[in-house]
Amino acid sequence: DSNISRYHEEFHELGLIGTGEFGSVYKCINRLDGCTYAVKKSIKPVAGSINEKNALNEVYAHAVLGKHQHVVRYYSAWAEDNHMIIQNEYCNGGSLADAILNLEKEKKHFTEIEIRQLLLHVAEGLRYIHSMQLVHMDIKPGNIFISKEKRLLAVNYDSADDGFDEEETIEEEITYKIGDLGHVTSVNNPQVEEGDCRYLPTEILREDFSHLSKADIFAFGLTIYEAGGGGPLPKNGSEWHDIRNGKLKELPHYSRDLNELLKLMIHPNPEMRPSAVCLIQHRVLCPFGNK
Ligand SMILES: Cn1cc(CCO)c2c3c(c(-c4ccccc4Cl)cc21)C(=O)NC3=O
Repeated sequence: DSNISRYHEEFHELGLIGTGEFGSVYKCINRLDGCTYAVKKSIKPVAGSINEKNALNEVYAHAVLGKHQHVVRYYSAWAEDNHMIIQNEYCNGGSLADAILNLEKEKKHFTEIEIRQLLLHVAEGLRYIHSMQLVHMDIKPGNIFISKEKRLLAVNYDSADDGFDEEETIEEEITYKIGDLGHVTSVNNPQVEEGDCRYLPTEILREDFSHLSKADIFAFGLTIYEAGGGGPLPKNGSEWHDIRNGKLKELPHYSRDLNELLKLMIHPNPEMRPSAVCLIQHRVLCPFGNK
């Protein structure tokens, strides 16, 4: 009956971790398995509306894009009391947008090594999505989530004094994951729901959907550019057009190779942009040559 809420039955709500036009996201503990999840509650879209199509799209995409360590994992989705609810993997390190804000606040930036790791993880996630003939269509820092896992690297016994005191070396392993599949569509599908205009390439505005996977690469290039301190990105105007003409400020803290790669990723001609597969083999990501 309608007043039994599966959400409250199955989950203990720890707190709100995000709100927007998409709805509200809560950090929840599943009462049965004791694991933590990110659960998004959004107003149930009107039957037959574009919002309903997108909501179903998101669930279909998650169902198809099962398990990949660089795509946020989906567990379940259901409707209750006029809400759509989706239960996803909880990433405990916030979003890349949060990380960029925090770095700017402390006047710090990602090292080139960290940028390469981000490039590799998200390129792996995109390669998987594109291999399923799907495209994400809303790649941006706010949709890349971070999982941090502490690992015990080594325990050193200091036998200087006769007892021994343990020294533990804990390393924090970071994994970047592509999330928010609300704009995912098939490579061959002409109905494209545009993503954030700051990361949108001109060919999509011109409704040229012949190279949709390269629209993800374009948005990915600007995402890395922002992580490297090139932001904030324009939403329109001459700066917006400069970027679409392939003009990007040099990022001073990074190598020429990396700067060149970013320029290639946002090339005005989508065919010139490297595919996710090509990115993974790029020398910037395999600095010691391809084994
Ligand atoms: C705002 N916000 C903050 C977080 C936690 C980051 O440490 C978050 C997550 C997700 C989502 C999300 C995005 C789009 C659709 C469904 C969900 Cl659950 C939103 C999230 C998601 O799917 N997994 C998350 O961790």
